[in-house]
Amino acid sequence: MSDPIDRLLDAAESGKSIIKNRDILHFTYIPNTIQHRNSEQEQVTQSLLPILKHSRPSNLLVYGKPGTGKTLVVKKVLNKIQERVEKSKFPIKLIYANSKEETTLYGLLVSFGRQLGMNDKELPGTGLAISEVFKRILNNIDESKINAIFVIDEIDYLAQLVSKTGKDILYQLTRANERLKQGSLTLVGISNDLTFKEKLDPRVISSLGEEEVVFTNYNVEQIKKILEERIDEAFIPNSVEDPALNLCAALAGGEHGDARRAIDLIRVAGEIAERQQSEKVSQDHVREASLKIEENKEETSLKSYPLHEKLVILAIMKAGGSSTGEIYSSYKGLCKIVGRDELTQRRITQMLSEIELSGIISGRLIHQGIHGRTKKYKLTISSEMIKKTFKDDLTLQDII
Ligand SMILES: Nc1ncnc2c1ncn2[C@@H]1O[C@H](COP(=O)(O)OP(=O)(O)OP(=O)(O)O)[C@@H](O)[C@H]1O
Repeated sequence: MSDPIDRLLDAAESGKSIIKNRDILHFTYIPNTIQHRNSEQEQVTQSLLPILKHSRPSNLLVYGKPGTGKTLVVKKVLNKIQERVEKSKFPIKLIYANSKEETTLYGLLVSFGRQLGMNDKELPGTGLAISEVFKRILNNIDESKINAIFVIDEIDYLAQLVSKTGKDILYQLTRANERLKQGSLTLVGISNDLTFKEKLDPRVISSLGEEEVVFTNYNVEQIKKILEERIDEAFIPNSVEDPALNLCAALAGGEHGDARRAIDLIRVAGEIAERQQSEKVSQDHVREASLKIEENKEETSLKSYPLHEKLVILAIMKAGGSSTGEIYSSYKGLCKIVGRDELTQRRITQMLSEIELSGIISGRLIHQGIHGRTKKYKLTISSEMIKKTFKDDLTLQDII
């Protein structure tokens, strides 16, 4: 029997790799041509054009479902503007941050500040009031007479952060120009949530959405074309079978035409095929990839819950029934075993609705005649998945 490590290393060395350039399958890769998005590229460029003529562009809001090419188009337009302004003396700063990657509003503003070139002394990483952080950023723009474009990707998360901390920051950001004597600040917000606007303060809507570009969904045929081009660049020739390509496009195009999901699928399928030392990516590899991606998503979301949410999920798994009352008594039992104080039934009822939003559990209202109504919950994922994910959690080990 050959050594398992050597076998894998030999295979890697013998060059049996079907993916020739992995970076091309990464979501940050900017392809040379952006297909099916000419009109959107034109609209975003038009909207930001004034900066090349030394005046302030209007704030812009870009909408569309996940994976419809919003970030790609905005980044490409910014890159092209950047290339041109590097040759001119007009001071422009194009700044990008993703709200989802910053857990606090403070963090997001500091990320902008750092990209403007502000150091830790000018803008400390913690400790100031939000209004002070904002003031310092504006002072920096003012003093250096910069014309800045702040791109806030996944701005819906920022809106959530704002609503949690109760700060009026979105409004202030959109009206920043009124406080600037020199230089300017333009906001470009990117949102996955089409109902995002409805959740905003009307004052913010009117200034943030001065211009809007909507990205429509890709259809299966368009996703297929995007995939074909990416496969040509990333894989060695003829290593992806046609049915595999079609299945990727169908799976990703089926819901709302998510190009990111299509590219993820082909990347993971390619990795699975390589691991099995296959010379081609087949439909089966794509199916396996789809299951793996789904499982990873469930696992990440289960792991991210705080302790009491995890206890509630285990309580549903173990409860002799599924009404809120039954789940609560099962939860109380688990709290006792792990030696934690239980939360109130009211809080657990609220928590159940929150967990339901993530899709891990589903609830159904049951009418019980004169006894009123109760909500029954069940898991939408397998008990095995929960046990596998929680088994490394020291507090939970005894109750799984
Ligand atoms: N028209 C296209 N041509 C080539 N690749 C594309 C196209 N549209 C999207 N992609 C690719 O699909 C992936 C997702 O695109 P992008 O990140 O721009 O989507 P998004 O709409 O910003 O989604 P999200 O809101 O989830 O970030 C990226 O890898 C991107 O390169």
